[in-house]
Amino acid sequence: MVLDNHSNPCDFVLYGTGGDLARRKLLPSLYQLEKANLLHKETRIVGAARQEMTDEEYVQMAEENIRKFNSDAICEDTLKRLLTRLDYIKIDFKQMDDYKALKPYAESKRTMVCYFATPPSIFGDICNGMHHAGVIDPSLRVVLEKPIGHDLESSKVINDQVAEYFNEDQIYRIDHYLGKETVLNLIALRFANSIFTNNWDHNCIDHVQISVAESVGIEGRWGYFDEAGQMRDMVQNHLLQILTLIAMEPPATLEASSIRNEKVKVLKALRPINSTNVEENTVRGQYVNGFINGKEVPGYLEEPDANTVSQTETFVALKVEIDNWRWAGVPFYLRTGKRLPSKVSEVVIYFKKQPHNLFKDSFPSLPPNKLTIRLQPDEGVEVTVMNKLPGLTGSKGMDLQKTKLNLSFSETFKDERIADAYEKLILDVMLGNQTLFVHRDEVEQAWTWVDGIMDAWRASNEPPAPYQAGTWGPVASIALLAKEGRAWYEGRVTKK
Ligand SMILES: NC(=O)C1=CN([C@@H]2O[C@H](COP(=O)(O)OP(=O)(O)OC[C@H]3O[C@@H](n4cnc5c(N)ncnc54)[C@H](OP(=O)(O)O)[C@@H]3O)[C@@H](O)[C@H]2O)C=CC1
Ligand SMILES: O=C1O[C@H](COP(=O)(O)O)[C@@H](O)[C@H](O)[C@H]1O
Repeated sequence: MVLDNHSNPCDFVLYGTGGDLARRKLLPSLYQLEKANLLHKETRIVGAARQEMTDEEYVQMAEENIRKFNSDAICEDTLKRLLTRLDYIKIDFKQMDDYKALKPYAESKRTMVCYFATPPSIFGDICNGMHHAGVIDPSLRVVLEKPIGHDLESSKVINDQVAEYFNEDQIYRIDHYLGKETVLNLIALRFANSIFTNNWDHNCIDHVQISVAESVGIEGRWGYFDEAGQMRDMVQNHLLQILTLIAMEPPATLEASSIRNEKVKVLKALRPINSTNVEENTVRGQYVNGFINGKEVPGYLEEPDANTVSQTETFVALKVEIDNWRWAGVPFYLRTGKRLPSKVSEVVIYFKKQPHNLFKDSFPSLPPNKLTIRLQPDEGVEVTVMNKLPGLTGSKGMDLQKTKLNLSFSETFKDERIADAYEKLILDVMLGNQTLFVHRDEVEQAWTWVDGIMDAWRASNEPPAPYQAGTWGPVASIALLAKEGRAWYEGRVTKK
């Protein structure tokens, strides 16, 4: 069955089609949308890059990457259908006259969707080029990749350049974590379950931990990463977005503006971290050589293209406070890093301890309930609860055991494929649904907060603490919680 109505016919212009993101994620996602019959039959996909290439050569390049980066078996019919939609146009994004290649698409009746899979520093050039070619109209949508800029000032410059030609309702700022099923599920979990909705504040929650760990290193992106660092690459966007979904007030509706308004209020309530408190609330690290899954890996400064003096952080741990009524006194601990033992992203909500322990004979210290949301991999939700150990004897017949209520997505939703985040987000752009995209206010508020930390780090002149690849980061990150009588949950070690 072909569900033509699921998206409008569009010309999906993929700027930077030869880049890492386009090859690894975007082209394979378009293939999955085709497979699910979610692309309109008239939709075209137009790769744009500065290399001379024929349509046929482009189709070949796209096919190779779709085969390479799809983990499931390729459906040849689907692939053939998708490849017939592809065109290639040569544009050097800095050459204004090159953009006239877009004219035939602008003259079609299809909606033009322009995905900027390029460094943000050239977003402005692309907008100028499209204007120069006269292809901009109010129906055109632009998709901007993160991070937008490297601080508040530069992000304002980029946002202004784009705003010169496009209204906010034409601009789709991607944070691909918002397209992940499990991140979206945070909204369902919180607001569709009274057991959580009614216990989601400082009265019931002791603290929150958000960990986004990666076992990969820099993967050939040293030049980009060394300019960015883990704070700009991951915290400014992905981790703060997760935090806002956990901390926001209930939105009035699921409309984009309702959710975005609530998220921005959380960002505004983040307690500033600056030179006065940076030392007690932040830890940054840089990996040295070590072992991942038993295989020796180089340190950050030994990666290809690296220099030997960089002080860029590859690990960040933070204690974050939200100064509002709901979260007063509830710390949110964030950690993220490259070359940690495995790829695993989790949110763990620690509830408060029972005020009185009825079971102290068998359990002198009752552990608190814990809600673990496994964002990836092995997606699922888990609640630790205390249970009576079955048996006739034991301390007053009441021996307890910590047990888990475990919902595994792969077991519960056996027939459902978990879509890649980019599939969901590309489809939403085609549908004109902005709910899962980031508003300019959010980006700028996040930068305001992050800039405070980056400035304080710069002023302190302290180098990042070394940590061995394959460990959970510098020792200081353990101390960040230990000094408050808490500990990081034990991160799962997966095969990735
Ligand atoms: N890769 C990833 O996993 C992720 C990337 N992103 C973001 O996506 C964007 C793209 O990243 P990524 O794909 O990794 O970067 P790459 O450097 O791999 O790709 C960027 C592409 O832009 C092209 N480009 C740059 N300047 C010009 C120009 N003047 N004219 C024509 N083409 C040009 C490059 O072409 P050429 O090859 O000719 O230089 C290249 O194909 C960035 O904003 C990044 O932050 C976000 C999340 C994840
Ligand atoms: O945006 C980015 O995200 C990836 C991690 O994304 P995931 O979906 O694989 O968890 C990260 O590796 C990259 O450095 C960063 O730019």
